[in-house]
Amino acid sequence: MNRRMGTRLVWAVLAGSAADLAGLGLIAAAAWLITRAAEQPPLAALSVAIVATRAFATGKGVFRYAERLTGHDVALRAQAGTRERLYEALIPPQRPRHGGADLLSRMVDDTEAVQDLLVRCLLPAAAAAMAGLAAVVVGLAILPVAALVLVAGLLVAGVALPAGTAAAARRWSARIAPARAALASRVADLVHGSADLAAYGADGEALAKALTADESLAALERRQARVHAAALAGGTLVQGLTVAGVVLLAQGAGAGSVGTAVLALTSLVAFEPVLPLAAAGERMAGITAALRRLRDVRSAAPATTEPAAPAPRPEAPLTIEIDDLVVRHATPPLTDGHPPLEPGDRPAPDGAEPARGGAGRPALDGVSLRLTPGKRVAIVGPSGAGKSTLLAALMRLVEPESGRITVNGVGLEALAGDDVRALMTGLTQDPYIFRATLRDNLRLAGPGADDEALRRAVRDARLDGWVERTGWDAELGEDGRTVSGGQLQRLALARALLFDPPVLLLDEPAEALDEETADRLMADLLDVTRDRTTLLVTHRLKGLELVDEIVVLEEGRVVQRGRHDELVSVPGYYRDLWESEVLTRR
Ligand SMILES: Nc1ncnc2c1ncn2[C@@H]1O[C@H](COP(=O)(O)OP(=O)(O)OP(=O)(O)O)[C@@H](O)[C@H]1O
Repeated sequence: MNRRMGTRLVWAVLAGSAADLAGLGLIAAAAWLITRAAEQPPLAALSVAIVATRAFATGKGVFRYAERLTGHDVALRAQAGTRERLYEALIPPQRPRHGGADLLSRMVDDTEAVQDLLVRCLLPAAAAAMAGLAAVVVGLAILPVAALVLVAGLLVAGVALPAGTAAAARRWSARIAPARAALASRVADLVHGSADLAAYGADGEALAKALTADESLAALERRQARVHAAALAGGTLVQGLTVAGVVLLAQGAGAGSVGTAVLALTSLVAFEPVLPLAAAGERMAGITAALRRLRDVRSAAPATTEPAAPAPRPEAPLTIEIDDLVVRHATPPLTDGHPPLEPGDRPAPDGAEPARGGAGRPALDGVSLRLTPGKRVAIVGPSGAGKSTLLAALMRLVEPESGRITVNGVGLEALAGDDVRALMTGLTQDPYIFRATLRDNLRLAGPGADDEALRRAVRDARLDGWVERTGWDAELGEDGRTVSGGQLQRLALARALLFDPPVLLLDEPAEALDEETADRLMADLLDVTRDRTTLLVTHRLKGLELVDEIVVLEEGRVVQRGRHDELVSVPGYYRDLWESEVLTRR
């Protein structure tokens, strides 16, 4: 927290305390006024109390307003700062420890905990302490022994009770947070996977699982509510006992009707800001768990280390040298922070990393490759061979264990990650279409691109016909659900072409398309990438006679390399794949 935030916080505490003190003063002055007035003194003897009552009444409202204003201002700023730091922590490519709904719940719910920490816990606690102290001072002035009883009552209600509720709630909160995350995941599955669930008739089961998750969350929350109600009742009981004790002591010590009334009402009011602390203690348990989860996201180690003083970005034309590259993934891929899908399953305990195996064989094991300006290289190989890992290493999303990648002789590790991705990027395996207009979806890759550049990109991606029909300002649904698979890939290709990196990386552009669409896309793609430095990962071999080199990867190693004609003339993975492709086309 910076100094300005600290100052704002102090103002909020002062305003809150002043409001509570004004409330206390109001009751003390009013009690004195009423009891003294009953003795029918001359009016002049009451005038100070009358003015004080009015001043305290007005002051209370004004200070409360100021407290709400400054308190919420500081809390919202703190929350915004936390979100900002969380975004910043997510920007460098990370090992995927959290994703999807789980991350969303951390972004939204957990950052709200920061707001609650200030508004519901710290500020009320500080103001309650000030008001309690003032009430004790009043008590000491009238009857010290009554003040001692008040201190004891306030400590029980303001310290012991909140500590108890915090401990009780911590137990529930450790179960409620994962239950909430589990429900969020189930709901996200229902919403995003509705088409697949309906297609396989699994919607009923998925709905039942979501309802079970909902019920277990509701059950936990009901139990927490019972703790809450018991804590509130306990606080009120302590308040009543303390006031009764103070009155008895005052009467026993002969404090007089005015003194007794002032003592009784001051004690009663001193509890007003203290009683909500039991609920605050309870909330505190949830807040500490949320803050721990946020710290967990922020402390996730980035997958690569940025150089302290990055080398200048090399200028195109670029020659890329990959030399004996070994990449081992540190953590096996995590899907979505989902709990297991079996019935009766349990989400992982709060913050715990599900165990999913250890670092096994390297994903890339001694790969070498030279990409000169204008050269097109295709990477083929079975699933899991390391093709996407190679692209990830080129984009500096993973750190090599050994070996090196250089760009015009400069090691990738010496360059800023953003610079590397400005030089080498393109079509990812799973391109994302945003819920925005077609134009804005393209402009992501070129915010300053003029209409001519946009038109050129869609023309090169052979998407101009569709764009003309749809219109530049057509809203595309989230994740491109309003476009076909082929259109989605072409849109992503147009985006990559608009960005126009010196080295174009294309990860399985024709994946998941029907044969005809895939063939057309590959043909267009090979046409548009002519004379562009391109690395193309593909499972389809048709058209690869046009590329300069084909590298066959298997289990992270280069097992074959050469041109199409050379590779089909020798036995091996490539020829087998080619023959099966030719057979299926017949
Ligand atoms: N983030 C990750 N964490 C841990 N292991 C990973 C990660 N990404 C990939 N792997 C593993 O590394 C190996 C190579 O994966 P990669 O995705 O590079 O293969 P691929 O050839 O692109 O496969 P596909 O054709 O199915 O996309 C696989 O064994 C895979 O399980």
